[in-house]
Amino acid sequence: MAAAAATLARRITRSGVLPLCRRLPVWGRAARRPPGLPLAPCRAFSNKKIQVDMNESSGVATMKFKSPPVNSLNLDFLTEFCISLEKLENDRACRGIIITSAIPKIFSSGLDITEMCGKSTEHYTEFWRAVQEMWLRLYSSNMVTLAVVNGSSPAGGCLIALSCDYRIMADNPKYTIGLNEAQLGIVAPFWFKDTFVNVVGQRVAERSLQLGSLYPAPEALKFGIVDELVPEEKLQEKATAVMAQWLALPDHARQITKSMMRKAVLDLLVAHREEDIKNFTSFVSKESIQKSLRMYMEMLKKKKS
Ligand SMILES: CCCCCCC/C=C/C(=O)SCCNC(=O)CCNC(=O)[C@H](O)C(C)(C)COP(=O)(O)OP(=O)(O)OC[C@H]1O[C@@H](n2cnc3c(N)ncnc32)[C@H](O)[C@@H]1OP(=O)(O)O
Repeated sequence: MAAAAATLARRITRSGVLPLCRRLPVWGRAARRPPGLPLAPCRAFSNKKIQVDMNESSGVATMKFKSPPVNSLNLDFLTEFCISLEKLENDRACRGIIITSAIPKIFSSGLDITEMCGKSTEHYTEFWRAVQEMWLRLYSSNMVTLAVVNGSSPAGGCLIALSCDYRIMADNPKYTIGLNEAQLGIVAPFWFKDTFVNVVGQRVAERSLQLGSLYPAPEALKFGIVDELVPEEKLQEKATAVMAQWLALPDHARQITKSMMRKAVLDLLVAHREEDIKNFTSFVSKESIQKSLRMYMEMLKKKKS
């Protein structure tokens, strides 16, 4: 895993996000199986923190986060995420992925705050590069990406959902979603903001980011953060139906359209990647920011008692 991560990091350092030529539009990749052959069995690969099941007959993979207690996005998680995504992107049988959680009530608690507390500049650099990498790969994916938000999804968790093509959320007002960075005394980076604006528009994004709002599922639907609410027990069925609808179209038209809609935002981070890392490391190293993060972690722990 460490070697794979290092290779990945080296490749990205040299060339930015994966070249578009490697992600050429393909017409109905999963439909290439010769007719009459029996359906291929499901394939699965599982690492420590993410379980991936690939259904070869539908061309849809399901990626399930399983990193207790709250699927926080630490370096190992992010590395696994990128490697899994790369494997699927390179798998010609895979046309779509469903991203969801195996942890009850939590989709993802966002970036692991302990990765941003009391660490070295080298560590912050490595961590932030991995966060960027996760977003670059997911946001630029050629596959249909569907987030099935089956629990709370603050900050980095929300970013994962926002980076997908479509979001279904469990219809439970106890589950919240949003970019709440301001509540932690930190600022969502420009590419979090741009991703958010591309989903909900300038006004909702501006207000939500300034207030660090976390929205219960019904409000998240109202503001367009998610596309649909579905009773929790129907999420799987709905996800299958939505995915089938998206995959009914030829891949190439959808992929070129997606790339056209997202390119400017992706290019901006690729062009300013090192500067963004420097901003992050100097920001997060400030004693005032460290203090805010420590206080936030203490608040989370106190909430329990
Ligand atoms: C220029 C750049 C500036 C920097 C930009 C950085 C952008 C940042 C993006 C982020 O994602 S920051 C992270 C934001 N995340 C949150 O605010 C979520 C905080 N967590 C919660 O609200 C809740 O934990 C929950 C997810 C709603 C779950 O609640 P629940 O009651 O089920 O569990 P808890 O008892 O609260 O948590 C269990 C356990 O997990 C720890 N924990 C929770 N979230 C995180 C996290 N994000 N990172 C690290 N650890 C986390 C929590 O402290 C508990 O630990 P223990 O007490 O059991 O040790």
